[in-house]
Amino acid sequence: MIGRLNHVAIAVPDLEAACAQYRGALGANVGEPQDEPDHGVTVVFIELPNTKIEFLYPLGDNSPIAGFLEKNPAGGIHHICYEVDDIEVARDKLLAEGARVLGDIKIGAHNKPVLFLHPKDFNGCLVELEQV
Ligand SMILES: C[C@@H](C(=O)O)C(=O)SCCNC(=O)CCNC(=O)[C@H](O)C(C)(C)COP(=O)(O)OP(=O)(O)OC[C@H]1O[C@@H](n2cnc3c(N)ncnc32)[C@H](O)[C@@H]1OP(=O)(O)O
Ligand SMILES: [Co+2]
Repeated sequence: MIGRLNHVAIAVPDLEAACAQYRGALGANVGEPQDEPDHGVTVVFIELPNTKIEFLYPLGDNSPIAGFLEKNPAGGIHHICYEVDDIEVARDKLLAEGARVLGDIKIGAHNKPVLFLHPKDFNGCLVELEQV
């Protein structure tokens, strides 16, 4: 059911510093910050030849990454995002398998439908699915 790796997300405590480091020391193609109020985060995408890195920084009072950054003040890998062809088919299959789908299907940072799966159901790794 899952296809390509769309992105790996890293929660960062200092977005400007993280962008400067990836642009400078790593010589990466770093995009512009993009506020995602529906998701409670500001994101920056870094284009790599074979995938993307997504920096996450909290936005607003109820950011879903606030707790993660409290526990990991230096930042850390927050989720991985796999591509799927049909997100409703994927959601129904996962619910039937007993996985916890977190909230509803929403429109993600690429203007495509996304959903999240509880990290405790997936080997301690928060999983995002994106319909492409
Ligand atoms: C824009 C969009 C896009 O790409 O298009 C995005 O990516 S938006 C990206 C941001 N949006 C999301 O993450 C939406 C889905 N996330 C959520 O609903 C939440 O963040 C949860 C995953 C439910 C975690 O919420 P919260 O931190 O409040 O819960 P909690 O502190 O009770 O955590 C429950 C347990 O899960 C662990 N836990 C929390 N976040 C985790 C993570 N990212 N990876 C692995 N484990 C994690 C905690 O350490 C804790 O374990 P222990 O009990 O063992 O201590
Ligand atoms: Co993401």
